[in-house]
Amino acid sequence: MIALSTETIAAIATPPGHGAVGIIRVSGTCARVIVTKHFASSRRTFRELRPYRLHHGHFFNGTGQILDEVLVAFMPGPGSFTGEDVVEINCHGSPVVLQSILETLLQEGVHPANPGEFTQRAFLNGRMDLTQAEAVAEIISAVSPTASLLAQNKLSGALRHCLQGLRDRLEELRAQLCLAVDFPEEEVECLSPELFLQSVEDIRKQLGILLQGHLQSRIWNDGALCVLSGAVNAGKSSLLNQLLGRQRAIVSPEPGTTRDYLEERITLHGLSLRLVDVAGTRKEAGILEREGLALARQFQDEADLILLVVDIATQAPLGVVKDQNLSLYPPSRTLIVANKCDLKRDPETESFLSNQGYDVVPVSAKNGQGLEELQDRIWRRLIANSPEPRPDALTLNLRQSGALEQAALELERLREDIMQNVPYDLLGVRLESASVILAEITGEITSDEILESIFQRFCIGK
Ligand SMILES: Nc1nc2c(c(=O)[nH]1)N(C=O)[C@@H](CNc1ccc(C(=O)N[C@@H](CCC(=O)O)C(=O)O)cc1)CN2
Ligand SMILES: Nc1nc2c(ncn2[C@@H]2O[C@H](COP(=O)(O)OP(=O)(O)OP(=O)(O)O)[C@@H](O)[C@H]2O)c(=O)[nH]1
Ligand SMILES: [Mg+2]
Repeated sequence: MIALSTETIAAIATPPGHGAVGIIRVSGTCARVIVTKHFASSRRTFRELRPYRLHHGHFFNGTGQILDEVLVAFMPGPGSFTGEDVVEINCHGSPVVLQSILETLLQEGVHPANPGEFTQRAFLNGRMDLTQAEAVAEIISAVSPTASLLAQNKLSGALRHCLQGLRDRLEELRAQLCLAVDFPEEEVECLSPELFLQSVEDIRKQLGILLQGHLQSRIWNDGALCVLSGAVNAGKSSLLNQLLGRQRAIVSPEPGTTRDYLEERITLHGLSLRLVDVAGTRKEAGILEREGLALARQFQDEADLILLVVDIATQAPLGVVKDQNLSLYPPSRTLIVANKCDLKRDPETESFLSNQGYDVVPVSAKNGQGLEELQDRIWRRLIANSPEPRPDALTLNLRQSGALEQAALELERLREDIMQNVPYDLLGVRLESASVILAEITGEITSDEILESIFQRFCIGK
């Protein structure tokens, strides 16, 4: 079992590289004593690090050499982020300085923190539940302002609160079941089967609403996947460059230029997009190209939106059908980019594609014509099924949604059991199992595997 370690830990909390300021975070019972030992305040009246004050001075190493001018803050446990005594050293944002301060602390017996260990301690010390700990990581990795707001809502404990409410209701039902088992003659009084069924259904509905919201908010949390597909030379890489506003991909008149895939992010009206440019399709593809095309297919299968780039200037309608197996591009997930419209617009091909049920947008990836309309159309298509969630919406990560699906399934089975008059004590087992799943999401019940898989994904210093 992952137990709370009593060692004092330290890590650089700011990202690698050169910055204005860098922070070293120290947490544990010895944090104050050890930092104080290497800190020389610029105030003659300084006696000790006082809580929630910034102390100005110098940090020196074991041989008395000054490493940097610093600001030091002391946040005593149990009110601090980790729940332990925390000291933060603000130095100049130089990797060399940061490293030398950290090494001085390690020489004093402080342990280097594992990824996520500060937040893990916050969880183990009861400062936050697991959904809040995960929210910390979600704020850091947020790809859009919306994603950040949703994670802030989770950090405030909104999801924990909701899940605890549902779990309380499950436990209440379980208590009533136990009563009915122990005092069967009073069954009617303590639990009517109709009401019981209704309550179970109600909780299941709540889980369904959470899961539905999760599907809708996914692209706002993770970004939407858009793949640039189409025949060789259609202008996919040119379009990637246009959408990025810089020359990222090699463009050439030679068919088969892109072989591997390229992935870049852009933001459209606050929505983050993962744009993937892939190898173009053609009949006579060699081994290498076929590898690239297999990758392309994988992206296409996962894509929220496929941008099927068609060279409208040279591909006649029949050419499009011949070159593209259109059944691989479901109209519901495909937007056709009628490219090279600077050379020629081909109304026949455009109307042919429209008649196949496709949305067609004419653009020139070369001179940018139609780009704004395309961006707009991409955005509208993506949010059609995923409207922007309100900031107070409850969203789930993969772990949470996977677990909620299990809980919902358990309640679905429970409903079937009730309909089939399965004995009460067996119903109780299903209720308990659903309740345990909810407790695992919040971390009221947890295992090493769950904790490890969550915290090892954190960055060092968090
Ligand atoms: N420098 C720094 N910035 C940071 C953090 C940090 O740890 N260090 N945080 C972490 O990642 C976040 C803030 N989280 C924190 C949560 C609680 C406390 C804390 O000491 N809470 C006391 C407040 C007491 C008081 O205001 O007097 C408490 O709740 O009792 C500090 C930071 C974001 N910014
Ligand atoms: N006139 C014109 N030429 C274009 C346009 N878009 C792309 N091209 C040209 O078409 C050729 C192929 O462009 P790419 O962007 O490399 O095409 P691709 O689809 O990535 O090609 P592959 O990587 O080989 O599959 C280049 O010579 C581009 O300059 C356009 O809108 N108008
Ligand atoms: Mg290309």
